[in-house]
Amino acid sequence: MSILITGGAGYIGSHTVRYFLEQNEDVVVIDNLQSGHRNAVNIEHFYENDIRDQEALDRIFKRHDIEAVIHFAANSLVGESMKKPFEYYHNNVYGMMCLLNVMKDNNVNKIVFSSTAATYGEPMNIPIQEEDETNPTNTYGETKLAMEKMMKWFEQGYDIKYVSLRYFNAAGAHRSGAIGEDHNPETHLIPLILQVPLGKRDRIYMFGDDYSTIDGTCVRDYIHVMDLASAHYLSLEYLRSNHSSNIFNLGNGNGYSVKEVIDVARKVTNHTIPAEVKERRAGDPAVLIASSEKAKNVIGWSPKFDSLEKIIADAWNWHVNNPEGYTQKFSKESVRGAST
Ligand SMILES: O=c1ccn([C@@H]2O[C@H](COP(=O)(O)OP(=O)(O)O[C@H]3O[C@H](CO)[C@H](O)[C@H](O)[C@H]3O)[C@@H](O)[C@H]2O)c(=O)[nH]1
Repeated sequence: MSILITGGAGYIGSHTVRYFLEQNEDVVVIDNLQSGHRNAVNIEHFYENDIRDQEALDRIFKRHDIEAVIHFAANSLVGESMKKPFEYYHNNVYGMMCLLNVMKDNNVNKIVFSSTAATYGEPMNIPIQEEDETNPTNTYGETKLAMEKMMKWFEQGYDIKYVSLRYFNAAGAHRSGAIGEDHNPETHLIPLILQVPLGKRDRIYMFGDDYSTIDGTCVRDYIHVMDLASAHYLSLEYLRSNHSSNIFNLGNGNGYSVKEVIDVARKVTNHTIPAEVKERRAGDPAVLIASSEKAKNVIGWSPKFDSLEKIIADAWNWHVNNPEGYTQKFSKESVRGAST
């Protein structure tokens, strides 16, 4: 049987595809290439389709013997989500509705879902635990929370079991340097910092240095993308063993300030990386750190790449080998949709 990975050409999706192939799973990918890259997945069964196209989705389920779904396909930029709530509700919430509906029609009853720390909003406790209050402060987090709740009701009605994985700050790249992070526009801290030694920007701006943290800059919990990938696989194994639906945080449990991240990047790249303080970015909580004890205890997950230096070194390896990301990496390959 096959595992359907939606959004498998995106950053975390493509690393998860790679990990699943390394575990000898049979993988089918659907991605509308809105922000994903066809060249990020080297796979036979790739469909350039949108999950909201239920007829195309149904054809894929009927063509392949789908055992379970790993669901990444979604819009995921916090700032953009505040300006385009319709797009976020349509792609994320309605997209999830279409996916679950086609799963129901095809008797597929397992889904692992890509959720986010943004479901918590401004945290009440650090480290954040799964039982903590969810009170999103942006449209992105609100849509992901709505998707989680939808899965809960679809479980009640149709017995579709789910695992929801709330990631903290994904970073790094596959050790090969063959796949990595390539967003357009790029908004994430680590790839933006690395653009300085790559010669693409002359400095990094630090958004605020007056937070109540060790050095005034925001603290985040950075987690290696391959550790996120392995958690998806363990979650699938968990569902295969007929366990009940569950929600897990995924982070290292260590917080690093923006200044500390820049310092580690200086060490890894051997570049001075000039940094300048700018005003705060709207909606940034001061500190986000995960408690991942539950994922460790219940699915046996343990992050392998928990040093920030290793995470940044792997990201750097990808960027040095592919300074223009996927655009110059390969010549354009042909793509095909489920209608062909
Ligand atoms: O040029 C930059 C870019 C970012 N930052 C700071 O670096 C930290 C990390 O910012 P990122 O944009 O890399 O990540 P976020 O913590 O904002 O967002 C991450 O966590 C969110 C949940 O809170 C969502 O899941 C989102 O998709 C995910 O990237 C923040 O304090 C931000 O203000 C800077 O100082 N300068």
